[in-house]
Amino acid sequence: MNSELKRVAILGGGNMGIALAKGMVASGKYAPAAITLTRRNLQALESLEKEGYQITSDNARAVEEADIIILSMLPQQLDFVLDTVADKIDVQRHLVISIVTGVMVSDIIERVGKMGLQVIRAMPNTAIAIRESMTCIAGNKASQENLSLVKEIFEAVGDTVEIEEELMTSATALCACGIAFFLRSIRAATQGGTEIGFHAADALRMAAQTAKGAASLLLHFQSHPESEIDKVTSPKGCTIAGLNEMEHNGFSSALIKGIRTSSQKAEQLYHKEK
Ligand SMILES: NC(=O)C1=CN([C@@H]2O[C@H](COP(=O)(O)OP(=O)(O)OC[C@H]3O[C@@H](n4cnc5c(N)ncnc54)[C@H](OP(=O)(O)O)[C@@H]3O)[C@@H](O)[C@H]2O)C=CC1
Ligand SMILES: O=C(O)[C@@H]1CCC=N1
Repeated sequence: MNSELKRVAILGGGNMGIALAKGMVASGKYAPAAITLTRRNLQALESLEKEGYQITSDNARAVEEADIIILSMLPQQLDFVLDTVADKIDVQRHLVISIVTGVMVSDIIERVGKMGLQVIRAMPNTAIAIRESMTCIAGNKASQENLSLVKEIFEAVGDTVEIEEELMTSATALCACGIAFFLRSIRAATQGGTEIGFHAADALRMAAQTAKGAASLLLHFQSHPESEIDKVTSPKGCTIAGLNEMEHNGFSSALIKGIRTSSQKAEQLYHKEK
């Protein structure tokens, strides 16, 4: 079946669910009417209903009417929803995509009690809202056809990479949490820019475009950050002076430790804090 003909139920229409729905429609491969979003507080989805999306609080009905089920609620909200929809899941028809942090494919299959159910994990980031996500995909036991379908969905909203499921929490820290880490570094640069003379709004625009330029250099030339850094750092110059000051204060170390901490936390979100 073409992706265009599949009906999608996004269970958990929050930040990510809404951004994903909008990204899928923006890709031109899905019509709003083919996508149902669910949540308890339906008022928060009313603007989407006006745009033609289906909305409901009835997860079971949404599943019954869909071919693809996307799980996008918080880890601690997952079991309740799975218990509500388990009876409606048809192993032959349904493909389940989970973006829920820290939840294994096997956790979902066991909870709904449907051996053979096709479940694929995807870890996008909030840049799906502008179709610039880095989405990591894992579905070792899924069919090639379903993996291709999931890749197609997320390629429409950014770049994708297929990884082993055991690396999914690492992918969460690096790519999903990573959005916040890079944003915080841009905000810090803005604060520095304001201290040395720019109005905050100007400093923010200048810092954001500079960050975009730095990332684009790496993606465009497929080069290593240090080789691009070498081009900036003139001997005895001001860049190396500032960079070394940052390193003396633990710049790289702080990022590395933060990413490690996020990864450890992601691992525990479902299994230890339920
Ligand atoms: N935010 C991010 O950057 C990323 C998040 N993720 C993961 O994606 C998932 C969603 O994150 P995010 O969108 O930020 O979280 P949100 O809290 O914004 O969204 C979760 C949604 O689930 C809904 N929900 C809760 N219980 C139910 C229920 N019983 N039935 C239907 N809907 C329900 C909530 O709405 P209501 O309370 O109205 O029911 C809420 O809108 C999480 O597992 C997160 O770890 C993955 C990648 C990136
Ligand atoms: O902070 C969180 O738990 C979620 C998962 C990745 C991004 N946000």
